[in-house]
This record gives sequence, C-alpha cells and structure tokens, in this order.
Amino acid sequence: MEHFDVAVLGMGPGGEVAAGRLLKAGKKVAVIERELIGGECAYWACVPSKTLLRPGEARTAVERAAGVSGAELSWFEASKYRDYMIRHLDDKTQIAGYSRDGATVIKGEASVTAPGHIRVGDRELTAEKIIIATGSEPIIPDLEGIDQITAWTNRETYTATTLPKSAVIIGGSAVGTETSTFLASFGVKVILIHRGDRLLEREEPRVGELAFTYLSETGINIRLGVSATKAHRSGDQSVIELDDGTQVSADVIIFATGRTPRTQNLGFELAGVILGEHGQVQVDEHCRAAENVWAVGDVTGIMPFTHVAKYQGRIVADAILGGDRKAFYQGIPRVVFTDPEIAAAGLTQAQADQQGIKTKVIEIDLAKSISRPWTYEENPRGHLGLLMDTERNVLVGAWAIAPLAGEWIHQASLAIRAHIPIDTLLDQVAQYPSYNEAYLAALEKLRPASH
Ligand SMILES: Cc1cc2nc3c(=O)[nH]c(=O)nc-3n(C[C@H](O)[C@H](O)[C@H](O)COP(=O)(O)OP(=O)(O)OC[C@H]3O[C@@H](n4cnc5c(N)ncnc54)[C@H](O)[C@@H]3O)c2cc1C
Ligand SMILES: NC(=O)c1ccc[n+]([C@@H]2O[C@H](COP(=O)([O-])OP(=O)(O)OC[C@H]3O[C@@H](n4cnc5c(N)ncnc54)[C@H](O)[C@@H]3O)[C@@H](O)[C@H]2O)c1
Repeated sequence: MEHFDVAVLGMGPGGEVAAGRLLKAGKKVAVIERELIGGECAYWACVPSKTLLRPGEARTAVERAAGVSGAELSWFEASKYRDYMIRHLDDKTQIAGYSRDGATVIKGEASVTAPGHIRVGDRELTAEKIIIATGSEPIIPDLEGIDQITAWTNRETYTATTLPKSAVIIGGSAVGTETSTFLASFGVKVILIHRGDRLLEREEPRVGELAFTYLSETGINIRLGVSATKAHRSGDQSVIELDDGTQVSADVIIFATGRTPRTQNLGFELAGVILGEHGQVQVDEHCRAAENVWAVGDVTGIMPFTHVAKYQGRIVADAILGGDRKAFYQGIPRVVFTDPEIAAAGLTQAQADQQGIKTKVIEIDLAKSISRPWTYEENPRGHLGLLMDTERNVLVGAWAIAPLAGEWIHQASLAIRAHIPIDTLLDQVAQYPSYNEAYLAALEKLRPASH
C-alpha cells in the first residue's frame, strides 16, 4: 500500500494552498481530486463570475465618467475570455504542475476507511496526516415540480454558452445579487426572488437597503418577502409559484439558495471527525478536526470564502510543519461584486450588541464628504459606515458600497484585525483624492468627546 506524509482530499483553493506549502517543505504529498484541480472557485464560482461581472462594471464606469462614451458589451468576446479564464474546464496544466512539484496526483473520489486510511476507487493508500478540503455543494430546495423546469445553479450559469432571455433568480445573498448583476448587464430580464425582507441579510440592514436601490436601478425586478413553493412548466417557460399566491416565469430558474459542506458518506467520522449540525467538519483554532486530521475551506462551515480557505490552508500547513499559528477570523473582508461593490468587515451592530460591546455608528455619504467620488463619476455613488467600540476606542465593524469598495475595505479590515486605536487611524494620511480618505472623514465624526 502506498504511504504518504500527507493526503489532501479535495483540491480547491484551500487544498491547493496547503498542498503547495507542504510540497515546498519536502513532504511526500498525495493530492486527491474528484473533478478539477482548482475546485469550485476556479471553474464555476469566483473566477468566471468576476470575469463576467467585469464588462458590465467597465460599461458603467464609461457611462458615469464625464467625457467618455460608447462602451458596448459583447457576449461572444466575454464568454470566450471566460472560457480561457476557466481553463476550458481542463486541469492538465495543474496536474502536470503538482506532479512536477513532487506530488502524487490521484483523480477520483476519496473516502476515509479508518484513521490514516483512504480509498479512491480501487486504490488504497495510507497517510500520516489527512487534510479534508472537500468544499461545499449547492442547496436546491425540494420544490414540487422542480423536475419540470429548467433549473440552473452557479455551474450552468457561469459556464453558459448562450444566455437566456429571462431568468428568475431565487436567493438574495451573494450569489443571487452577483448573478442578477451579471445577467442584467448582458440584457437578460431578471427577477430576483428573496424570502427575507432585505437583501444580503447577514450585513447591516442599511447595506440591504442600498443594495436594493442600486440593483433596482439596473432594471432588476426584486421581490422581497416571498418564497418559492412549487414549480411547473408552461410551454417553453419555467414557472415558480410563490407563497403570496403569485407566480413568476422565465427561460431559466437559477437557484442561489446557499451551499452545504460536502461531508456526506465520505467516512470522515471513521477518522474521529465530528460533524456539526449543518454537516460541517468541526475544527479547533488550528483547523484540527481529529488526531492527525485537519480541515480547511467551505467544509468547515466557518466563513465560506476563497480567501478564508486559503488562510486556513496556510494555518494547517504551518501546524503540520510544527508551527503553532492560530486562525483568527475577526475583520476578514466580505465583498459582493455588484455594481457598485458592496464590502464589509467585522461585526454588524446587532452582532456587537449581542456580544455586549458598546458601540457608536456613523454613516457618511461619500459625495458629501470627499473629492474622489466626483473625479471618478459625474453622479457619484457611495456610502461608508463604521462601527466603533466606545470602551476600547477601536473599530469593530465597517461597510462600504461604492466603486472599488472591495479594494479599500482592506484598510478597515486591518484596523479591526490589529485593534488599531482610533487615534492612530486619525493620524493616517490617505492619498488625495482617493476613496481611502473616507475613513478620516467618517472617523472625525466618531472621534471620542475628549478630543
Ligand atoms: C457563484 C459563486 C461565486 C463565488 N465568488 C466568490 C468570490 O468572489 N470570492 C470568494 O472569496 N469566494 C467566492 N465564492 C465562494 C468560494 O467559491 C468558496 O468559498 C471556495 O471555493 C471554497 O474553497 P474550498 O477549497 O473549500 O472548496 P472548493 O472550491 O469547493 O473545492 C473543493 C474541491 O474538493 C473536491 N472534492 C470534493 N469531495 C471530494 C472527495 N471526496 N474526493 C476528492 N475530491 C473531492 C471538489 O471536486 C472540489 O474540487 C463563490 C461561490 C460561488 C458559488
Ligand atoms: N464575492 C464573494 O465572496 C462570494 C460570491 C458568491 C458567493 N459567495 C459565497 O458562496 C456561498 C453561497 O452563496 P449563496 O448566496 O448561494 O448563499 P447564502 O447562504 O449566502 O444565501 C442564500 C439565500 O437564499 C435564500 N433562500 C434559501 N432558500 C430559499 C427559498 N426556498 N426561497 C427563497 N429564498 C431562499 C436564503 O434566505 C439566503 O438569503 C456564500 O457563503 C457566499 O459567501 C461569496
């Protein structure tokens, strides 16, 4: 039986980062992947979605900047570039790369049969240490009649060769709002159905409100507070019946209704792993799941983002190589790539209240506060909200909806993670004119009374 120092189960961003570091350190590593090395992110999620959101964003930039006009979108060109970006759904370069770096690459579905024992098809192997990095899969509600309709997830959406004329998107969180933005930018008639009373419910209520305004302005028809109950087909249209008695129809129905950790029937429990109530692998602060078993990425159910999967990959590689680094999730950015971008870091006010943190909040309208929005757009858009812990005088939360917010939220992310005192932040000198100047404008309003 083949024996390895480490076996990595699943080669999405989390598995890739851990494997890469362990190979560099000279470990004998087996990387096992049932589909494509790169995972959901590289082929069906982050990469194609951000690639396909970019043309619409560039057109908006042209439309809103003074003195430039004439941007047109081409689905033919955009989808050709998307195909390049998703490597034409081919990972032979990745397989060759990992093999060259000394890994044993095994294609197939891995399951654990006993501590340190793994089966992939007919192949049995043992490993001193196991890293579970099997990601997540979409949740599709079990609607009556769902088999009659054209139902898509992110996979069909982001690998489409032709676009539908119309789409109903169910779920108003990150996938639902980004997908609506992308499809609407290419002229698809979009209805976005969301059962909550505001979009992006994990963020501040104000974020959901502003997102509703901006998305509606692009022609997306947003229906809040309604749930899909049944589905049926009517000619070439897929129909969704809603719990308020109305129905909506389109060429395709896209489910953006969340994801669940991929842990079922993979034998992880046989290695001592404990699964949580949502099927997630329970891990400690070193991402350790059991004796000689670690887990990274969506499968841990912690913060289902690629940058978190990669961070956990670094933590686990460090632990296996004898380090003692602990994962720390405070202040990690959460960006939704709508137009404009929606970015947040740290706590919402409700979360701070729950933790008994005394807070002060401030929201500023960027156009009234700094110059950059005016040099950037003729009709500037943008807001920044900050949440300050008034006892410790540090930031604990931030959100922004504005052009490039996904870039400049990192200043708040660092301030929250490093507990940078407000006084130090007030002494920060941001480039003029930049969106970063918004922090000074907002912080001066938050400044404690003693100053
Ligand atoms: C539409 C969409 C857009 C997104 N955009 C962003 C974004 O812009 N930024 C961001 O940070 N996050 C984004 N995400 C989230 C991001 O895709 C995930 O957080 C990320 O892919 C998680 O990485 P992972 O390594 O945990 O898992 P995955 O990327 O899911 O990879 C897991 C891998 O494990 C393999 N696998 C599973 N089971 C087995 C098994 N038994 N044996 C062998 N292999 C197995 C799978 O085939 C897969 O390749 C998006 C998600 C979606 C759906
Ligand atoms: N830019 C990014 O970083 C990015 C982009 C896309 C996705 N992601 C990640 O991928 C994961 C999946 O995203 P998501 O938006 O699918 O999931 P999600 O869990 O964030 O949201 C799913 C939404 O669907 C709604 N919903 C569920 N069932 C429903 C039903 N039957 N009828 C109506 N609404 C229903 C829920 O109320 C929820 O608001 C998330 O964790 C997200 O963070 C990240």
